[in-house]
Amino acid sequence: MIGVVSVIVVLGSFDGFHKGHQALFEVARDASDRMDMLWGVMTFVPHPQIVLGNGSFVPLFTDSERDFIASFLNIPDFIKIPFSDVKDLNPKDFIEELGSRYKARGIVVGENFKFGKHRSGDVEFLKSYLTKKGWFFAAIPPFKIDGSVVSSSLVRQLVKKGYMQQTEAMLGYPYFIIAPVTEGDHRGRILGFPTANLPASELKLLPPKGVYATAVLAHGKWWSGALNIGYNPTFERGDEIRIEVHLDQFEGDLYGEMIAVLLLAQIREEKKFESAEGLVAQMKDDVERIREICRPWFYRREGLLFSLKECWKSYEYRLKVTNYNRISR
Ligand SMILES: Cc1cc2nc3c(=O)[nH]c(=O)nc-3n(C[C@H](O)[C@H](O)[C@H](O)COP(=O)(O)O)c2cc1C
Ligand SMILES: Nc1ncnc2c1ncn2[C@@H]1O[C@H](COP(=O)(O)OP(=O)(O)OP(=O)(O)O)[C@@H](O)[C@H]1O
Repeated sequence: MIGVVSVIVVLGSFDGFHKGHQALFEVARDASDRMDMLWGVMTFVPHPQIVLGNGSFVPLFTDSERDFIASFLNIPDFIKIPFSDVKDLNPKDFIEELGSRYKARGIVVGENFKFGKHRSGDVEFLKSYLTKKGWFFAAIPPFKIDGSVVSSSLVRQLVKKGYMQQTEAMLGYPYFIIAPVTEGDHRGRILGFPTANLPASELKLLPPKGVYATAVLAHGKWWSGALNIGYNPTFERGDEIRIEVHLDQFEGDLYGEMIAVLLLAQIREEKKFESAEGLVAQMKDDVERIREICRPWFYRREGLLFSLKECWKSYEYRLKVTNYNRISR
């Protein structure tokens, strides 16, 4: 990062970037313009809860998905520091490290931010210590939607319940999966609904089993997509979770291609059908329903879709395929 120029740093764990985080970015962006400094987001890898938690933490976004949102949100510098380098530092040493190693001269956090050994550093400490040092400092009050404080934990709870519209409201964009298309059992084509299969990752939180209306970016275009997450009980395929999406009106080959799937709404649960014909009749209805959901959504969020597509084009995403499933440590 950043050479000799001073930087205003937005600090936190950042499992993805929700609207509360975006409020912090606005403050940092504005201050950096006024004070002729750079700004950037600084986070810890792996996510502190992976290190400190009880092993059950699954993040919303993979590393490369988070890089994509950082680029989409025009974050000029996204700095990832090994959590092990800083987790035992006391608050004062942590700040000194940011100053000497990263040229930080300003900090923006939320009012509830805690850091350093035993989480002993807080906003009170930052305010007095940074004022003495002459750094810029801002602590932002909790950003709320409908009375609830927006947080990554809350977004994780919403995703786990399959509440995709509420998730979109908190993030400012729909929850999404970016992954390379892999081979399925090639039965979809025979059923009349070919699907792009996506690998599951233990580093990616999935919503519950079921069928979802999605917007899919593939072959440089947006498509309405019918996504199924589940075990395909009709065909008794065992206990390996499957993630597969049928792109409405798409004809062609997607194997190996990286695609982005935005989850807009859950439309039903996955079911066991008595016959393949029963499933096919249901899938026809699913696709109709999904068209009805996608049409107005695409219209309403045309600007978002355009920006995401532009970002995708300029982003060297294909190069990141090898990083899929990996977390930086
Ligand atoms: C929109 C949609 C809905 C689906 N719903 C179910 C379902 O309710 N029950 C089920 O067993 N499989 C369901 N599936 C999964 C199909 O069984 C699966 O797509 C098919 O077996 C083809 O799999 P393949 O791509 O691995 O060949 C659904 C798939 C899609 C695209
Ligand atoms: N709703 C919010 N309003 C203002 N600041 C916030 C909000 N949520 C988080 N922040 C701030 O954004 C930075 C990064 O947040 P972080 O990802 O650590 O918290 P979080 O979203 O509350 O996540 P979690 O729920 O996993 O603790 C921190 O400085 C934090 O205080």
